[in-house]
Amino acid sequence: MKKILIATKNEGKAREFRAFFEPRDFKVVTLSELDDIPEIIESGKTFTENALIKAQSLTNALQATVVADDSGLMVDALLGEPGIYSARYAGDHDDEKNNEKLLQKLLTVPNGKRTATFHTSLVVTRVDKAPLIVEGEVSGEILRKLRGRDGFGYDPLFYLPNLGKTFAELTPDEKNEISHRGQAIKKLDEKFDDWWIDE
Ligand SMILES: O=c1nc[nH]c2c1ncn2[C@H]1C[C@H](O)[C@@H](COP(=O)(O)OP(=O)(O)OP(=O)(O)O)O1
Ligand SMILES: [Mg+2]
Repeated sequence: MKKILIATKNEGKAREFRAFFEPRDFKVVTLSELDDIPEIIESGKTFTENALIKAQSLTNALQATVVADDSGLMVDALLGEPGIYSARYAGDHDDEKNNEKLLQKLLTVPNGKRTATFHTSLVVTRVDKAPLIVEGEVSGEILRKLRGRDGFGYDPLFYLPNLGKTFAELTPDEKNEISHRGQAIKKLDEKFDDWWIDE
């Protein structure tokens, strides 16, 4: 059976990737299941650079096929912040504090000017092969308080006017259907088999 390592410690992301790879007969492993993985420093200047760092460093260390996701929220009124710093926005990786900081920063920004975009860069790496890179984005608005219980990260603040719901009010399938990660995964779906067999 083919095996793929998802280079993430984020369980929310890992769930979304399992749903893609497991039906394709991949055994999926995530970083939480491995010991002695060196800390990966996300030192890139773009989502894609960071995803490349995460994936390639693990392919090099373990000779494994690896998929990495670097993603984040770009808020127009904050000139694209927190962007690649989304996970570390309020210091450490704490969703609750990140959401609080975002609400604070947007306190004086009126409804109608609270537009934002989620971005994902996905990179798949394998030894002796050029990486496969895909991206996905989705637009929405930032609410004034949290709404919904599902999802992770900024999901309870990310509102889709067309649906009248936040990401945290959608089922996993509904979220995957429209989300930045879901869109990137769809592109991966289109390109993956050719990339995999192409020597
Ligand atoms: O669908 C999403 N719904 C809500 N929030 C999201 C989503 N996608 C990314 N985000 C937020 C979470 C985190 O604050 C940052 C990603 O940071 P990012 O470094 O890519 O991921 P991470 O540190 O959580 O896990 P890891 O690097 O181990 O994959 O954007
Ligand atoms: Mg990270």
